[in-house]
Amino acid sequence: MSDDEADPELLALLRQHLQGKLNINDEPETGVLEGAEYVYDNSIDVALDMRATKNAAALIHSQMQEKEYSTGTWSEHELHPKSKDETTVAFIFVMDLLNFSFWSLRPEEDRFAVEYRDRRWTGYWSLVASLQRALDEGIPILDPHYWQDEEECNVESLRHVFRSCTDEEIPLLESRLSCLREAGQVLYEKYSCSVTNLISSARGSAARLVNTLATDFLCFRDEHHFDGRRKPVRLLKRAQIFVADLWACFNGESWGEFYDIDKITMFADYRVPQILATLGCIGYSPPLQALVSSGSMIESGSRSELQLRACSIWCVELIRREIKREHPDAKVNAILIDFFLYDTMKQLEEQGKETMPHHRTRSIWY
Ligand SMILES: Nc1nc2c(c(CN[C@H]3C=C[C@H](O)[C@@H]3O)cn2[C@@H]2O[C@H](COP(=O)(O)O)[C@@H](O)[C@H]2O)c(=O)[nH]1
Repeated sequence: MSDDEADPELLALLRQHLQGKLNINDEPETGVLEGAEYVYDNSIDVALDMRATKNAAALIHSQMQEKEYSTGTWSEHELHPKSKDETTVAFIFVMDLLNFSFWSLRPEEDRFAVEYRDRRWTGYWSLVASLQRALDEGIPILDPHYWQDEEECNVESLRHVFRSCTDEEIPLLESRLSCLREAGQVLYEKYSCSVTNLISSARGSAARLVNTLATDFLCFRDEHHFDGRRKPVRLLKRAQIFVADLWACFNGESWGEFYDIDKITMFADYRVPQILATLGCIGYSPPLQALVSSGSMIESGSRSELQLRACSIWCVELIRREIKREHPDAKVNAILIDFFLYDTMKQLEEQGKETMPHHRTRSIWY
């Protein structure tokens, strides 16, 4: 081939790159945002209100500024671990391994609750309180060897770890045991029982760590088929919140240092969609609104549930873009917006100011 004839293979690669189909620099992507936009574009039961989303962006930005919302806010929560070391890394891993489905059908006074440090904790905080209480009692709840030891770690011992001060036990207790067993097995087989080895394998990339969690651990593989699309839609809520909690706890340093942390999206749970709907940013079709308002169960992986979760991710992305458009120097990403929205929803709940219920799906994904 003469010098002036281009190599056909190189031309093909160049063409792919120009079409944005070739990730030349081999940087990992989670695909969550792409999937969320796809579902949004194909949603009929959930819609975004762009005016309300724009207004919410201004409100969220000003309140986050006022409250000086930053990674440091994470450690200010009374129950979150404070030491910046490997024990805290292990704590965050087991916390986000089990960070799902605390909602109850019972009245507030009868719902699953944990008494710890002279307070009654419910929801997500009941999980954190249970883990702290177990550590106080010398139970090695952070140790992958313990999770695999069927003599020591079983339904009965886990029921003790998550014992309630009411007669309702923690939802999905057996599923939580299965998550611990699987995680213990994978950490033993691939990471010498060390969560820090797992984190180091991502070489500083948040996206790569999320993808590794989804590949190596079935219980983190929060992806679902939508409308027969060949590729599953990846929501990866607990994989993403694990990376986000590390980043926030360690203030973006040490075990929380990720050069692509802004690739992490909102975490598709049942609280942030609730506040987005309360703000009017997302709206439901009459049939879906009827299901949510009546507290009916919405099946995990159903078309309605996926629309609700994915449109919430897309909505927070639009809120993020709007804030960055109006305030280019704002230190804001989807994680901090999400944390702020979750905490705000919890404050509304505590003040008895919930104007619409969250949706009810029982699953290990969130
Ligand atoms: N999207 C999103 N979902 C979150 C959280 C958190 C707590 N994160 C703490 C860390 C930093 C923040 O400042 C928070 O203080 C829990 N969840 C999810 O909510 C549900 C629990 O609800 P409830 O039963 O009412 O407590 C359940 O699916 C749980 O997985 C969050 O931040 N974002």
